[in-house]
Amino acid sequence: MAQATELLRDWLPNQRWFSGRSSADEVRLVAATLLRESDPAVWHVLVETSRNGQRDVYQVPLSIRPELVERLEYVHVGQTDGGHVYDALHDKDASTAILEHFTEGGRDLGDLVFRAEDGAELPVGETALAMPVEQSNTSLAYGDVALLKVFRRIQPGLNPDVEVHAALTRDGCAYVAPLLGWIDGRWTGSDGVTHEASLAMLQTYLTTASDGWALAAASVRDLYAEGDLHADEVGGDFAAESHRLGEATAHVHQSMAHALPTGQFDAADLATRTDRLIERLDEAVTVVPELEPYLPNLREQVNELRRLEQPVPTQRVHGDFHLGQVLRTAVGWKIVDFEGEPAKPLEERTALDSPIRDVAGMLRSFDYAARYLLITDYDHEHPAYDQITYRANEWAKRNREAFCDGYAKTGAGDPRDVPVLLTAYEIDKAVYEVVYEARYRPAWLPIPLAAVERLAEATPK
Ligand SMILES: Nc1ncnc2c1ncn2[C@@H]1O[C@H](COP(=O)(O)OP(=O)(O)O)[C@@H](O)[C@H]1O
Ligand SMILES: O=P(O)(O)O[C@H]1O[C@H](CO)[C@@H](O[C@H]2O[C@H](CO)[C@@H](O)[C@H](O)[C@H]2O)[C@H](O)[C@H]1O
Repeated sequence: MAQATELLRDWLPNQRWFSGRSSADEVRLVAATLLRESDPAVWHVLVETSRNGQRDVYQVPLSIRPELVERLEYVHVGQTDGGHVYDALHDKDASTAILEHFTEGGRDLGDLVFRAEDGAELPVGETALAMPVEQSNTSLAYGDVALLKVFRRIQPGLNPDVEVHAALTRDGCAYVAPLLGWIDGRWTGSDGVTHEASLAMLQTYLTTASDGWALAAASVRDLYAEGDLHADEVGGDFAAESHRLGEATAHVHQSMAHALPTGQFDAADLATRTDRLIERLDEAVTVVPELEPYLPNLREQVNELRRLEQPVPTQRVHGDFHLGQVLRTAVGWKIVDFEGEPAKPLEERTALDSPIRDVAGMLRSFDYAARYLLITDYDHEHPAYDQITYRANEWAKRNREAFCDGYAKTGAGDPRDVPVLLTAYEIDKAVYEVVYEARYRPAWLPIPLAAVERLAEATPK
């Protein structure tokens, strides 16, 4: 394994999920467990990287074969005396070596423990292919039966995705993919401290799933193509789906409140929360100075939270809720990825919050879906630009309202009844998006910037 670890120093920085931009200064093996001896040999490996004093732990299962396999060249890590080393998560023949340890009652391999949910039907013998979209994690689809989400950068502790899926599955929530199992790991870092963490989550594969962003985008494209018709007149009208999505979201929130801790923000908590929101606004301006003119008004609106007289119920929330996190299946909407914003520390991602945070996230997403084609497919010179902008506003408003109507219909409360909170969280999300787009997708920056401008114009309530 020593030679393979050496190879990882050059290989890791080229992976989408590696948070370092340049190569790691040091890569140190902190755990290695043999999952299978041959055909191919499969090792479960955890490495600690260090870069500019920052230490991170990554999960890199490796397969080792005597030969160079052409179809695996794109995941070839390099050659050692023991053979050619590959990223095992992309090696179909290695995928069974992971799944076979999810036996009923679980399996303890020392530093690696496979756990199966009681009564879970495990897809024994299936091989898996990695899902094409690989961002912060790598997901393996075992047939159309189970999905293994392998977390790449490991933070010590119980992963919120595993925690929330376990709680909602046991609560009988019909709006998530049921949990089938998970993997826990243990390692001792260079600091000499032994850590434990969730490493992967096995859940039911949702067949017939289409993601909400793609569906909403198709609806908007249809509307733009029919320049003269209103959002409620075109065939691709999305409002009924948005309504159902609002209902599904409220049911998930209710189940989270039932199965996980709850609390409330009193006046003192609201003051602390407001301070944090204002701090985030101030930090954002240092990254994107275009926010500066809107700051006084945004601050004034966020400060209204301090004057909120009613206590605010809190609970666990999704934390990174947008149309890309919801899947429409033949039997309704399902919500995925309860990890929260991956860049935030674990304690912030699992902190109790108002469910209105998620509602605000989805409302922002409707705004994105309505306008992104104006960025990608039309320019200001396009003869239909003004007309389409008008239609985009209509679409966003119609779907945002439908979502809130669906949410309120379940009895979970109407998010529009707490406008001060909803606006504060929408401001927070839009400002976060401004920073996100400035960093990763500058061409899309006008979408959240326009939202900030609109939010800043709104009169504080
Ligand atoms: N249970 C599931 N069944 C089928 N597809 C899923 C399931 N869960 C997630 N997906 C798909 O995998 C993608 C990535 O999943 P997600 O949990 O969001 O991982 P990541 O945090 O790496 O983005 C989702 O956008 C969705 O399209
Ligand atoms: O990668 P994550 O899903 O954790 O979320 C990050 O990336 C998202 C972009 O993919 C970003 O979402 C923003 O763009 C979406 C359209 O691509 C839009 O639907 C969202 O409303 C908007 O916030 C998300 O903010 C970021 O955390």
